[in-house]
Amino acid sequence: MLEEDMEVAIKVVVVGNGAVGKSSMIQRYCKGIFTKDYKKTIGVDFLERQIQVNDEDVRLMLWDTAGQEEFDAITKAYYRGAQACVLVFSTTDRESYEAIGSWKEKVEAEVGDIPTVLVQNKIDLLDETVIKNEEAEALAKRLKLRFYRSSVKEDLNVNEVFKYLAEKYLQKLKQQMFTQPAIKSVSPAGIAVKACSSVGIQA
Ligand SMILES: Nc1nc2c(ncn2[C@@H]2O[C@H](COP(=O)(O)OP(=O)(O)OP(=O)(O)O)[C@@H](O)[C@H]2O)c(=O)[nH]1
Repeated sequence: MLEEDMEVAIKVVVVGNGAVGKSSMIQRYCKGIFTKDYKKTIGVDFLERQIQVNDEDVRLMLWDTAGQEEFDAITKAYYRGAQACVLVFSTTDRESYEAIGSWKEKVEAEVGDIPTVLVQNKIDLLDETVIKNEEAEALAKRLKLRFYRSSVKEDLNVNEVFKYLAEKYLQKLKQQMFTQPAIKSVSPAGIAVKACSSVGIQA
């Protein structure tokens, strides 16, 4: 257990090429909706959702970053302070699969090694797939990442992705608190949310 009255806030960045379904995934998770329209994300956007993980209240702040390279300079700044990451590619877009390694590097360059998952979205379009199952699994293995196949459209595996990340992060936090007890007193209420500190705890 973490200390009573302590809320854990986790900044999660969702990254990947344009149109793979990042905004849709965040909307589905935080608002429970799905729309067919594609509206390119300009820069970044963010939504949040509160969940319970092993009896702890966890607030997930999901940062939706633009997939288009033209926004790289803006989005990079928002990776800072991220405590978890979702790398997304689409079942129907080979380039988005091939770009995963470089997205991972971009995030790592800003925040180092954080709990990360690999997600193959649009699994409802499996008939039109351009990526073999073995290829996707090999990528996850090579990058040493937990791998999920999701359909935001059909609400398949979206909750699982974020639950896994929250659990991973809590595990890491508890280990840190055990080895560095001073961490408990860091970050007054609000700061973790507004400035997204790398500690992510609010007293
Ligand atoms: N069939 C299907 N379509 C999806 C799914 N998820 C998203 N889409 C559609 O894919 C398109 C792009 O989705 P977005 O969520 O806007 O993609 P994005 O990754 O945020 O794109 P950028 O903002 O450009 O980075 C939209 O038309 C969505 O409706 C899915 O699971 N299945």
